[in-house]
Amino acid sequence: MACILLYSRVAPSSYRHTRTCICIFSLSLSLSYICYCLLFSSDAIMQKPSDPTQNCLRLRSDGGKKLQQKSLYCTLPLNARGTRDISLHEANQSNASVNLNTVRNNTSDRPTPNNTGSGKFGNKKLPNAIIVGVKKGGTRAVLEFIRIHPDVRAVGTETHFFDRNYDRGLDWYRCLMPRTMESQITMEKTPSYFVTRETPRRISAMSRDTKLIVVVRDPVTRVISDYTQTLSKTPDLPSFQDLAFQNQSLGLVDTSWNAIRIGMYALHLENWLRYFPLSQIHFVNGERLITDPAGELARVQDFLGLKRIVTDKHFYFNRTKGFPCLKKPESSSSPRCLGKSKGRTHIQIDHDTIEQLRDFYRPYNVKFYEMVGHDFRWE
Ligand SMILES: Nc1ncnc2c1ncn2[C@@H]1O[C@H](COP(=O)(O)OS(=O)(=O)O)[C@@H](OP(=O)(O)O)[C@H]1O
Repeated sequence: MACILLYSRVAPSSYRHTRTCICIFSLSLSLSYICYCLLFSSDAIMQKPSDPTQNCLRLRSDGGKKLQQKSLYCTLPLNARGTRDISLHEANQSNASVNLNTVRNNTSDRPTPNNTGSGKFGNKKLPNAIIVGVKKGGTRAVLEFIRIHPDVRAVGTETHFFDRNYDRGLDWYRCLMPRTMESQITMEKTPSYFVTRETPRRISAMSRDTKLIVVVRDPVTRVISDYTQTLSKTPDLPSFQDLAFQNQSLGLVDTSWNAIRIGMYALHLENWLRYFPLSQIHFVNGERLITDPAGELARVQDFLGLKRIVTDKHFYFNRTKGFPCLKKPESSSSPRCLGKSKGRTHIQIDHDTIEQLRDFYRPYNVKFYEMVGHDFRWE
């Protein structure tokens, strides 16, 4: 209209008719375009993915080993149509992102032969089995070894869903999982679950059929491993003895130090047995995992109802590392030992301190052996 008025003022009458026609033509073109957008492009504007669980996590663009959550889309509850309300998503965009730790590259939502982003290549499912502990027990080794089984897919990050991220809801949790076919099981590991009071109840609320794996290790070695790890990150940490004892000359152990508390396995197990039968919990022997990984993995596969595919053919002992590693598949040249933070040299602790800790843990160990029906011989 503005165009018509302008020309009616400035142009001679011989031009007016032609120019008016051009203006009307342009105007009708614009109107058609607007109508087209309104009718057909709403999906494109909304960016609604065909699978609402896609793109939850993406690898960092530098190809690094950390996952970052670029989109909080997956944190939104599903609506009745199985999609998420984008306006809510946009409102939440400014909220904090989720920190997830070290992962293997193929745990991302990136397309892989088994995960091309389409339903026919599998679906994201809540985990059937969770490695719930214990910290420094050998949980990473178990996860990395079991996930070479073709019927297992695992999220490599410690999701901390049941202890730190529970408020985000099960849809958020499911989003973190890799796609699996019907025949495959989904796994994750977060070692802090074993000592978190609310976790057994929460996992049982998700599914009472969830299979639980606990990798246990001599609690004295475990606490030294735990301290060695913390010391590597915090060089000005008080001495081990200062943290471990309220009064060392009286042999009073400080049970308020989490590193000590984690090793009181019987206490934590009691809490789990309120929600799960013992038959649903498998205990991996953390010491034997190092000396006989294939033997321990055979038992894990049996427990998970899997064919025994991971066998001693998959392992070799790496003398430099001092630990078993996975043999390289022919297609890959990448090393298959666990990272530097696994298998550290422990700090030296004097003999008397070790004996005091042995005395402290003995009754808890004996109770634990009785509860699980197996003597781990942590002497
Ligand atoms: N194959 C292999 N390679 C390397 N390390 C192995 C392996 N098998 C078991 N372990 C033991 O795993 C210990 C680390 O346990 P976690 O993986 O549970 O630690 S963590 O809680 O996730 O930080 C780690 O503890 P430290 O030796 O104290 O570092 C190892 O003893």
